[in-house]
Amino acid sequence: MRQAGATAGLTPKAAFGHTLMAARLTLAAAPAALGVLVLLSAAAGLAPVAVAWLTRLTLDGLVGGVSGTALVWAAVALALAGVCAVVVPRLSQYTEAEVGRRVRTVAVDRLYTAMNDRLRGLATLENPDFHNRISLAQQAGSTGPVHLLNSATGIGRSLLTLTGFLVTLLLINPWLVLAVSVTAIPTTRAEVLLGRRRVGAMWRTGYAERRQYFYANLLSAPREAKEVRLFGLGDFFRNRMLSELRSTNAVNRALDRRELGVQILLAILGAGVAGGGLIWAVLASRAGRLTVGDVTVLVAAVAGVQSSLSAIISQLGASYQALLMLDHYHVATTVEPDLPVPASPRPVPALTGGVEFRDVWFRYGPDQPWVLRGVNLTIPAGRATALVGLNGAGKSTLVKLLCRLYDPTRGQVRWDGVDLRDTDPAQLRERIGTVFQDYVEYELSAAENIGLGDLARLEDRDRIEAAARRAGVHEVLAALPNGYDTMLTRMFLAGIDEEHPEMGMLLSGGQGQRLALARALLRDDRDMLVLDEPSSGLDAEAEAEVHARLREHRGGRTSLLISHRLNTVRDADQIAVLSDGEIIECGDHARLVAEGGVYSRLFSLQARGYETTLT
Ligand SMILES: Nc1ncnc2c1ncn2[C@@H]1O[C@H](COP(=O)(O)OP(=O)(O)OP(=O)(O)O)[C@@H](O)[C@H]1O
Repeated sequence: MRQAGATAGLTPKAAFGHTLMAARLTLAAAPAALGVLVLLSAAAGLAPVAVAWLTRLTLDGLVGGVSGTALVWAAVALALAGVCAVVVPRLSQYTEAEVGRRVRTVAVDRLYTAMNDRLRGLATLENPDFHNRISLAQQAGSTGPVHLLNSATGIGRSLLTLTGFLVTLLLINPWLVLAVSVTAIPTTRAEVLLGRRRVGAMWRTGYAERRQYFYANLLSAPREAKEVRLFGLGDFFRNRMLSELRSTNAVNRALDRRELGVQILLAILGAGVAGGGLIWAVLASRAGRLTVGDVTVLVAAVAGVQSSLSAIISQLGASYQALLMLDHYHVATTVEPDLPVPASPRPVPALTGGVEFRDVWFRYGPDQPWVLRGVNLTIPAGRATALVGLNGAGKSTLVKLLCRLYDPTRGQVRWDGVDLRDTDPAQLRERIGTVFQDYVEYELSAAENIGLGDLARLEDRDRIEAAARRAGVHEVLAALPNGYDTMLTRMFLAGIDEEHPEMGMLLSGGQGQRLALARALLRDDRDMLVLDEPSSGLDAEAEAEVHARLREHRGGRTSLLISHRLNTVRDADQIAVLSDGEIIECGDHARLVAEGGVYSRLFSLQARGYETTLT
């Protein structure tokens, strides 16, 4: 993935590409509102010039004795231009906000669609740079096109004002045009540099901000609250949070100070030019070379040229900054797919032979240790395979490779002879039902928590209940205040729900685990069931019951069960022992016990534990 580089600036080609991307986004999201905005900007840009000229006309008319009717018309026109100058910016503001809302929706949708479509595995999501990128991309997608649009309309508006006043100044004193224009050069350069620094600072502070939110979350999240309170971690995490906040503040403060210094210098330069122009106008008026109206329009013109120039420059700076931010959006939406899928993937057939790990080596990154070191294992179709081993042996990693959440670093995982690298992971996962050790408890209703296992059955209450029964959690769910429709969270209750606190309930750890098991069992018609520690949190009775049901269910199906409780795997057709990333033993219970190896030792250790307890 492309690294930081946010402070390095943009090539003209990239800047053009990002502008085009933002324009396409905006056009797709709000074409009509965009048209209205352009018209309003034109009106807003011309209004100040019209006001200045009409003021001159009125003042010179008053002094020069023009007819009453002409004066009244000039005054009426002046009043109308004044109304326009006040109303149009409000209308523009509303239209800009509306365009912003629409663009934001489309941009966020595209960002997450790209993530869903391109990131089918886990590797990129585990990359900290990517998370920094995503948080900037979210900001950029939500605000970048709108900032660019605002800048573009602002620049258009200011250009109209500028042209009008420049022509006015040219007519009165061309030297003033030159003086004002020269001050624009350092201002433009300063804005570009500041824009680059601002985005660079956002990248640098991104890590600290994410850590700050992490600590803040530890201090307020109910799940973590137990440990935080019992271990007295509140002050510790608060201090860490503040330290991250202070480091972000320090970066932003340094930036603000630099910005302040530059802006003060530039403001003094501008004020000097405006002051010089005013002195010249007063002297010229006294010498009879300028009328009162001329002086008024000149003062307005100098101020107008300066303010529109500075608006254009700061809008250019803002556009540059928005383009730098959009670079993050661009990188995130075009992120390299983490799992290459061939243009025409091989179909994943119904499993008839088995899944074979052929000399599989795997590590989580080139700088990480090997987790699997030449695993050779066949999970035969229609049989129950169990995988056992000590903590950290690589069991869950092996399951992740089986589900193609990563590709092996070396070797192959073959599904009925088809290398998983040649398949579409979505198709493969359609054939598998899995429950992971670190399952998710969704803050949704109980029925949805199970139904998510197979979206096509989200509304199929009979199937959902059947899965819950098999996982031994039906009675618990049926007895909830609102049955299967009870929300398994109290976090998102609002309004009417708050008056019915029983609407949101929390399950116990073991009940939650059975719920996750039910989610996997909803896919019971799949070719393979993979259960990674499905019963670690269950009480002994529940565990025995769940395993009895699973055995019944597994009969004749392909399954892979990981468990540390060896009594739950002893009846598997095949038990594989993983140690230090290698399969060191494989066979059924009787054979492994007879061999007297690692399995046999672990099994007797556990069995002895039970015997001692009983005696
Ligand atoms: N996402 C990851 N990134 C880097 N290393 C990882 C990641 N997941 C696991 N590991 C490392 O891989 C090794 C194997 O972990 P794995 O979870 O596969 O073991 P396990 O046999 O399932 O262990 P347990 O019995 O404790 O569940 C461990 O050393 C772990 O630190």
